[in-house]
Amino acid sequence: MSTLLEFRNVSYWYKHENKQQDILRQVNVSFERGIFYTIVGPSGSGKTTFLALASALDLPKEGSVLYKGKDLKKIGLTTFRNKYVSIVFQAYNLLPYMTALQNVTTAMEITGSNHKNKMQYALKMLERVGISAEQARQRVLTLSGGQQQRVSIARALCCNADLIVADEPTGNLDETTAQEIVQLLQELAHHERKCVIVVTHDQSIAKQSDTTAKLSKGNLTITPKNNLITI
Ligand SMILES: Nc1ncnc2c1ncn2[C@@H]1O[C@H](COP(=O)(O)OP(=O)(O)OP(=O)(O)O)[C@@H](O)[C@H]1O
Repeated sequence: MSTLLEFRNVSYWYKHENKQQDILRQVNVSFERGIFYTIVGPSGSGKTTFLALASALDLPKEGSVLYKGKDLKKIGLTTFRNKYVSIVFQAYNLLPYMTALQNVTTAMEITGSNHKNKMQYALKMLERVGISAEQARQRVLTLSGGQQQRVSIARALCCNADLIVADEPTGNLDETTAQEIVQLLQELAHHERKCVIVVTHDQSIAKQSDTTAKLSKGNLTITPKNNLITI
């Protein structure tokens, strides 16, 4: 399997006055297409920081993050964010007064999608995640939390990136809806060969992933199913 995203000797820290708080210490890890990963770890261990580095919202203090072997700095952070990664947030981050459809087509415009009929493609992807044509024309504010998260996943799908990162995507959802969203993310990895990386506090989601990475005290421990590798 070929590596899609790689952290190479990545260190990251925050400075609080004169004190340095280490978040990642020389982390080496690779992520492949077709795999559903979860990142777990205690509150404050640096999971969100890790995702920020994986999605080029921030840069490592030392080391590099590579996409298909190329440093994100060389690709350009904005280009990477627009073309190669889709981010799903706990709070959905949709434009509340727009319809579900407009949210998706607007993102397609911003990220320079080359689909000829954006509206048709957006409707297809919304349907793919369980949003009907009728719901697609409702303002997102009138949709339930689970439906809004589906819209945000459809938005990620329409942008056509191979890498999907999600920060607590089920954090605001009830158990049944959360399970449906997890299944959707799993399908994206297994059927559409996306590389899906999800930060979660939920052990039951971690158990359903193909590989779990545990972040603790600056180190990342990877657990592929039935196998433990410490790096
Ligand atoms: N911009 C910042 N400036 C200084 N310190 C920060 C900043 N962002 C995060 N931190 C600190 O870095 C540590 C890791 O934060 P991060 O949000 O990545 O952890 P997390 O594992 O996602 O936490 P949680 O599970 O509670 O969301 C925390 O101690 C936090 O206080």
